[in-house]
Amino acid sequence: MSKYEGTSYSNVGIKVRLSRILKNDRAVIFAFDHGLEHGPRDFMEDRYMAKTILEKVVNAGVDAMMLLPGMARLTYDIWKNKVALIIKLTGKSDIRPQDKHYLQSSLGSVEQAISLGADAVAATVYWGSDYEDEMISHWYEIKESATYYGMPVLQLAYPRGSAIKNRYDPEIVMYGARAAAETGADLIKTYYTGNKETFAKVVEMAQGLPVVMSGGAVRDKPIEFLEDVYNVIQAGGSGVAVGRNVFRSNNIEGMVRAVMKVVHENALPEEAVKELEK
Ligand SMILES: O=P(O)(O)OC[C@H]1O[C@](O)(COP(=O)(O)O)[C@@H](O)[C@@H]1O
Repeated sequence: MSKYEGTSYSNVGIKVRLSRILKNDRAVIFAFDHGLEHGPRDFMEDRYMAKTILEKVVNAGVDAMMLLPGMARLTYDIWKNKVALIIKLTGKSDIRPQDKHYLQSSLGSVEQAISLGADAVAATVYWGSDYEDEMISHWYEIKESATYYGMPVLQLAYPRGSAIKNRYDPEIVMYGARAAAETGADLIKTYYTGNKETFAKVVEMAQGLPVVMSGGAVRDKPIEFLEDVYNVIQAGGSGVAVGRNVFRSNNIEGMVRAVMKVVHENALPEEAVKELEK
């Protein structure tokens, strides 16, 4: 039997672990790999310490968080036994030579994620990139290994490359979501397409797999972000994987509570935004 044939229990493991992230097919995931992806520029002066941010996000009751292995190691006392843990196994810095910005490098293994107590692993594929082939090969390795251990895999399906003029074009985002489904993702994270009509097509293209919106740049007003999350839910999406719109907020806990109300209670944005006034 090959190492990757998996055991007869693998599918159970995948379902059990997914149920720790998705509640009634909905999830609010705090995406927090920015320390590598963007570096210090993402953090305001009083928020350099990751634990400061994670404490607030965990206290506000987020469903899951996505961390890199090293950050999970440094902060487990904050999140252990409180939120589901997704370990991202790929990454890149923002200071590498421009010609390699369309490559997510491998920076960990499924076994390491298991050692950290992960409920899922994550990997980015920049669909359309000059380095797509390398990321597909790495995705295959992660997927095979994760399946063996009964571990679900979140694919950050980010169309991105020198040939892609607009990564947020609905057709392009649809392509990324479909590619994620075709390559075995259990959970898909991709860009918001600007309205619920086009995002509904992304969800459909994902073949019924759960799709969460990648938060994206900080909106001018909190309610604008909540409106986007609301539209994603109306479009059949499963929620959001958000970083900057939470950890750069004037009220981190209030923003998490507001997003949770939209995702899990179908609250209207104008209702949910009141959480930031408390
Ligand atoms: O699109 P960019 O600039 O590469 O940002 C990637 C970042 O976006 C995310 O996918 C989602 O985080 P945000 O909500 O801050 O956009 C992060 O996991 C990742 O670090």
